[in-house]
Amino acid sequence: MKRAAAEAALQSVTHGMRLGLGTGSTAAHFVDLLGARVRQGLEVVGVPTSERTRLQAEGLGITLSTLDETPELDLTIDGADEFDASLRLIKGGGGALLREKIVAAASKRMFVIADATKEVETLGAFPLPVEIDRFGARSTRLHIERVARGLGLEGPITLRMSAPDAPYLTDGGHYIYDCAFGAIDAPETLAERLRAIPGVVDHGLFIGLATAIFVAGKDGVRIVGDVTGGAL
Ligand SMILES: O=C(CO)[C@H](O)[C@H](O)COP(=O)(O)O
Repeated sequence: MKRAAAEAALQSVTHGMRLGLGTGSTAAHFVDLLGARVRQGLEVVGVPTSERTRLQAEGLGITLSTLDETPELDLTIDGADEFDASLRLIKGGGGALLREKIVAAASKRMFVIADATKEVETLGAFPLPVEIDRFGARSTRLHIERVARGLGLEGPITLRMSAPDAPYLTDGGHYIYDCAFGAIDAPETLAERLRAIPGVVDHGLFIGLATAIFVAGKDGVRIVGDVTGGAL
């Protein structure tokens, strides 16, 4: 299903496009399929959202750039951990949320590719990843707890680990707290308040960024949103 969603989104990619390349297993299908089209002669420039994606795309011969060289993109295609009917997302399960958000925000359009299991009525079943500076991590955690409590949210906040004694480090060298708050009734307010905490670099709530979601189910791929609309 992930591949079917990726295939459907690929139909919108045209010659000369500047593309943001997402991270995760669904995005990896897209990059793989894009690589095959590039081998057939399609010319595009890709800006990867993680080192993982950069290595994959490089290996497939996709021409790559950076946001410094190519600061505006036509389209970003990425996966998500959860999405709702208003095209709000939780991302960061793969640890790339900061670069993913920067790249999506630099794009005229963002297409999300996902299987139908990612669709929720209310965001929050998937623990919300919050990327934080390593300095003062415990203090930042207390601050996150206070912000959450203020919105009636509670639940375990877990430092993501890559080994039993080694915290996971993002490509930017930050930690991630996975916040299992449960249903988030006011994602916009939570997003704003989390961003206001000095130690918080960013969080996995993507609001107002996705323009269309390609949802693959057993009956095919359905599109939520608008494939032609652009934010920039
Ligand atoms: O946000 C992400 C990475 O930071 C991914 O898009 C998200 O975790 C979905 O991954 P997958 O396609 O493997 O289910």
